[in-house]
Amino acid sequence: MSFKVQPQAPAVPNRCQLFGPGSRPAIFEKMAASAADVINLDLEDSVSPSDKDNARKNVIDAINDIDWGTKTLSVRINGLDTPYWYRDVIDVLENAGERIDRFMIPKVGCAGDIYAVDALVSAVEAAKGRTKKVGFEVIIETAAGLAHVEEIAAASPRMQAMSLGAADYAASMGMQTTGIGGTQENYYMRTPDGATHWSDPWHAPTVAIVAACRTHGLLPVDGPFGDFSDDQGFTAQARRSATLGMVGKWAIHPKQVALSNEVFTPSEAQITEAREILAAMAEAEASGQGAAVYKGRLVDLASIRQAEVIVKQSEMITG
Ligand SMILES: CC(C)(COP(=O)(O)OP(=O)(O)OC[C@H]1O[C@@H](n2cnc3c(N)ncnc32)[C@H](O)[C@@H]1OP(=O)(O)O)[C@@H](O)C(=O)NCCC(=O)NCCSC(=O)C[C@H](O)C(=O)O
Ligand SMILES: [Mg+2]
Repeated sequence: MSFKVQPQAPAVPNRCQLFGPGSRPAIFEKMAASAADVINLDLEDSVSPSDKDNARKNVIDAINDIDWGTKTLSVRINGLDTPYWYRDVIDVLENAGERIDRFMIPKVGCAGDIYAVDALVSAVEAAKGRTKKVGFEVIIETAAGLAHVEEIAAASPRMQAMSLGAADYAASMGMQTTGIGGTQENYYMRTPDGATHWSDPWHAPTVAIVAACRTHGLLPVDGPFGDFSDDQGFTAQARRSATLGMVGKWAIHPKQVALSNEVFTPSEAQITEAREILAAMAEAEASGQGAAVYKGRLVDLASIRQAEVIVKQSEMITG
């Protein structure tokens, strides 16, 4: 371990982030009643330019009037290359109560983007005497975002989470696909015996995001899976993300919430195995050993840290 100890990510459940357009207030109560840990009210790409002002008003009313329970409540503002974002920040912070937990900043390209939003948010919070500091979550969904992912993760103490936005990422990288997440039909290997083996085009940004987040104590989150008729595809993508260290995934339709919660909640079998490994290592350590055999395989001090990840995840979710 480095002399610099790895910081802990915020200890809040983040297994599923359910999105809804700010221009569609009829679904807000349904979002509040869902099993998602995080709600993202969107002012950005699911809202047409002519509807931006109305959507902002809807979102402010929803923050003030709806009972969001214990959910993390986040508002996705517009990108910094638009004329909308500053008004998103100012109107929400001047008119919505303290229930809002986070702003989500899309298409972040460098630490300076976070600095700019932080400066504006800090000024409005001070002017309005707001006592709760709003946190930030960002979307890595451009070539620049990926190139600067680590400086973005370190950009502000407000930073809490980082998501991969597969659609804009694909567009920015010039990827030859219109799919949003999941298997892409032309991204495959041919094995020597002529079989086709699909690879994961989202692997590289996923690992980069997880590394940046773990280095700076943020929550790494997998973004949208566009084909909401494909439950198995969603689950496969979510399992790959969970295996690589992400803590949750977006839902762009309510039917994806249960799928995401299931993948990102450690199963009984995983928890039992983790506890058994901890017990085996406690026994080994008591007899002066640093390694042991568990079900025919090596476990050592690193296995304790791996098992603790699963036990802590489950304890955080069950409270
Ligand atoms: C995708 C949708 C437009 C589908 O809406 P709809 O046609 O109404 O779906 P259904 O008829 O199947 O709805 C069934 C019931 O569920 C309710 N509903 C629908 N959507 C939601 C929701 N988001 N939250 C809660 N409840 C919802 C319907 O009202 C129906 O209820 P009932 O009649 O009582 O049975 C729609 O789901 C939608 O708008 N989704 C969110 C889109 C969004 O926010 N997109 C932005 C995030 S993704 C993105 O931006 C890309 C990213 O940045 C990147 O670059 O990768
Ligand atoms: Mg996007």
